[in-house]
Amino acid sequence: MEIELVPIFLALLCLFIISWYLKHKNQAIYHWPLLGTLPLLHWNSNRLPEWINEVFFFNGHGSFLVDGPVFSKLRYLVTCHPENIEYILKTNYSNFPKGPEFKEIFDILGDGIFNADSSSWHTQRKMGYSAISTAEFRNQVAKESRRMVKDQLVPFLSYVAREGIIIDFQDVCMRYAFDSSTRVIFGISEGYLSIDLPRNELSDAVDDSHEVLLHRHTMPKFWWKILRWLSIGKEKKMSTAWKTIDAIITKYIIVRRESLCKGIDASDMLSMYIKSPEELCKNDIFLRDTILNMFTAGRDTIASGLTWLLWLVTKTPHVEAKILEELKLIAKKDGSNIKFPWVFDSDDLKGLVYLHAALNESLRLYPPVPLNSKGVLKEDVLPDGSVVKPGMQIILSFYSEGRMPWIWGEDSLEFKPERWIDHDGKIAHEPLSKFFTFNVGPRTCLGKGLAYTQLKSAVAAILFNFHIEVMEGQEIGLKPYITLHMKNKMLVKIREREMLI
Ligand code: HEM
Repeated sequence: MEIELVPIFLALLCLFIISWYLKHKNQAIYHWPLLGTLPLLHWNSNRLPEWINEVFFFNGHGSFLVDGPVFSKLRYLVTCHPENIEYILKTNYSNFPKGPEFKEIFDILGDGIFNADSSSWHTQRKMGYSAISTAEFRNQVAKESRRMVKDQLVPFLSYVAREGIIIDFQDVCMRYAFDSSTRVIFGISEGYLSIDLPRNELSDAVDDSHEVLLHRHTMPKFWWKILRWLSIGKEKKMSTAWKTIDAIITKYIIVRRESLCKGIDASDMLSMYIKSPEELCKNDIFLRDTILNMFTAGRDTIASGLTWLLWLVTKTPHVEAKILEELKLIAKKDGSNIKFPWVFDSDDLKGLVYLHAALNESLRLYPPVPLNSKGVLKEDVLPDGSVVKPGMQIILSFYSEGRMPWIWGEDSLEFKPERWIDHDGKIAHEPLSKFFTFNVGPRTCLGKGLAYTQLKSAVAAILFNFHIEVMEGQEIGLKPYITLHMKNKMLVKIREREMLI
């Protein structure tokens, strides 16, 4: 009798699961009995920004809950509501620290600024701001950006154009961003953007570590911690990458210290920190964490910003034409004869409204940091009525915030730089108030100015000197990664612009 009950029970269970699934399958988000939304989170772990975006489009609200199995403590509020984001990042930011969860996941960044809260963050923010805002450092960035474009980017693209080679432009942008960042942050040129497309140990190690960081977000904490403790699976990749990164950064610190000791002055960020009278800067672990945080902050964001902008511009010829018109005006401003290759001074690019608008528009649709996460100190009610409690994580989706029609209008998915320009031909104020790509509030991106300089220098030189043809039939999706990159290659053919030669 007992034996006959088992198949009946299993049949009923199957029936229950099937009917439960059929009832919910058309909902964008549903909570499984006992498992919560973990199955959904797991199935979509390779496409988090897109999945989150689909849920927002489907349910029409600015926030939703994600929870794991009862025992897992996994509980997220996901939001793209601009008032919530402003409240969390600015109005009541002290209630929403990065929190220990963030630091646990991003352990490779040590005690650097990204992982820091309260007094440690305060000290680092002040020091970072002091270094980045000096005229010495800003001049260095302008000089290095020009040099990078003139000596590496333009010669590389000229070679590709001459040889008629089809290349992956995302890879070119990655290489440009890597070399620009190592020049500005470490004062070292790695030659990663060169004709033979070399591999680079540091670049590979940072890529590997990011892949593991993303993976950690999609499973209960205890699970990835066991894998880390055993150093198996993806966590083995992390420990290898970590060792490589440490070895290379230690070498950079030694090289910089030695050359400064010999009286060879330099204005890269590492040198600025080493030269600082602050006691902390004598500590190599502090320097390692600080410099790795800055490098991580700059490399992938610049590569992402550049790739998406160029892709959008090449798909939208009237935008490309307007950018070229604007660039031609400054190239001709001294009555000079325009000849190939033409490299702009970054100071000249600062005042260009249309280029700036196109850049903002691209950063709105494809924010290099698509998701940001915050902890909760005290129970609070967000402006849209969502209740958040200690122990929860809040995920801010900048990716969705930049795409919702109820925030940006019915044309929210169109690439329209014009929406950033007001009646007087200046950058409009209104869109800026809902533009969170660089964060807002006390933790606004410290490298924003640097990012605009590096991006504009590269975009101006690329578009002015070369015509880019994107190969037909490519599937442009998002890569599962911490920053926003294309899933596949961006294959293009390049030729020098005839009209300018
Ligand atoms: C298009 C390029 C960039 C974008 C979209 C961007 C975006 C962001 C965002 C969203 C944050 C907040 C991250 C968080 O709270 O976890 C941030 C913080 C930061 N960014 Fe950027 N960033 C860019 C480029 C750079 C560059 C080139 C640097 C310079 C090295 C830089 C340095 C920093 C630093 C130091 C912070 C931490 C600020 C703090 O916590 O007080 N960023 N950035």
